[in-house]
Amino acid sequence: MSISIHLQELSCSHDDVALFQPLTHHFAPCAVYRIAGDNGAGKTTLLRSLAGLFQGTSGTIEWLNTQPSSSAAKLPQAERRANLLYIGHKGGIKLGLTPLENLRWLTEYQIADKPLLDALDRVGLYGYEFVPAAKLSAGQKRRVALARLYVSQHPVWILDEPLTALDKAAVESLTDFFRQEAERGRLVILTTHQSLPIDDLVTVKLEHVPCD
Ligand SMILES: Nc1ncnc2c1ncn2[C@@H]1O[C@H](COP(=O)(O)OP(=O)(O)OP(=O)(O)O)[C@@H](O)[C@H]1O
Repeated sequence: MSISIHLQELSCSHDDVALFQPLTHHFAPCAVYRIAGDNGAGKTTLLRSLAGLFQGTSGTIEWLNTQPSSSAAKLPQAERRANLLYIGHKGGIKLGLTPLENLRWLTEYQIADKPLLDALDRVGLYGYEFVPAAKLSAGQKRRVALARLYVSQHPVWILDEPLTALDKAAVESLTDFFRQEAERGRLVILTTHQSLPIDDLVTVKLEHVPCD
C-alpha cells in the first residue's frame, strides 16, 4: 500500500496551550521528512498525534491510500495501525529481555527467528542476540529498537529521534537505509537534532506561537 498523510491547520495542545503554529502539510510516500524545531517545540507531540497516540489536537489529520489504482481513499483509524511502524524516543525496549526476545515481542511473535537474527546482524548486534538488554550500551539498546525497521513491511515509519546515541558509522548506515526505503515507496517521518545527509530530505519546521 502507498500512503500519504495530509495535515490541515493541525494544532497540538497540552493543558490548552498550543505548542506550535497551525500546520498544513502533505507528507507523500517515497520521501523522508524531518520535523524540526527547538527543544519543546512539539515534535514528539506531533509525531504521537500522527500515530494516533495523542488526542489533544485541532484541525485534521488524514491518512490517504495513494495507491495508483485507488482514488485517494481515507484510511480509517483501525487500518492506520496495521500500516504504521512507530518507534518512540525511548525505543520500547524491555531491559529484562534479550535483543532477540525484544524483537519477538515487538513484532508480536509474527516473524520467525531467522529474519530477526538477520536484522540484529544488520544493526551490528551479532554476538549480542542473547545478552539481556540491561547489559547493553545506550547505542546498542537503540540498535535493538531500530532492528525492527529491517523486518518491517509497514509503508509508514514515524521515528522519534532514531539517531540518538548511535555512532557515526551507524548514523551513516541508517541514513542510507532511509534513503533506499523512501526510493522503494516508504513514507518516513522522523525527528533528529543531527544533520541528515539526504539530498531530497524535506524539512518541516514547527514555528513558535507568538506571545500576545
Ligand atoms: N504530558 C504532558 N503534559 C503537559 N505538557 C507536556 C506533556 N508532554 C510534553 N509536554 C510539553 O509540551 C511541549 C512539547 O513537548 P515535546 O516533547 O513534544 O517537544 P519536542 O519538540 O519533542 O522537544 P525535544 O526536542 O526536547 O525532544 C514541552 O513544553 C513539554 O513540556
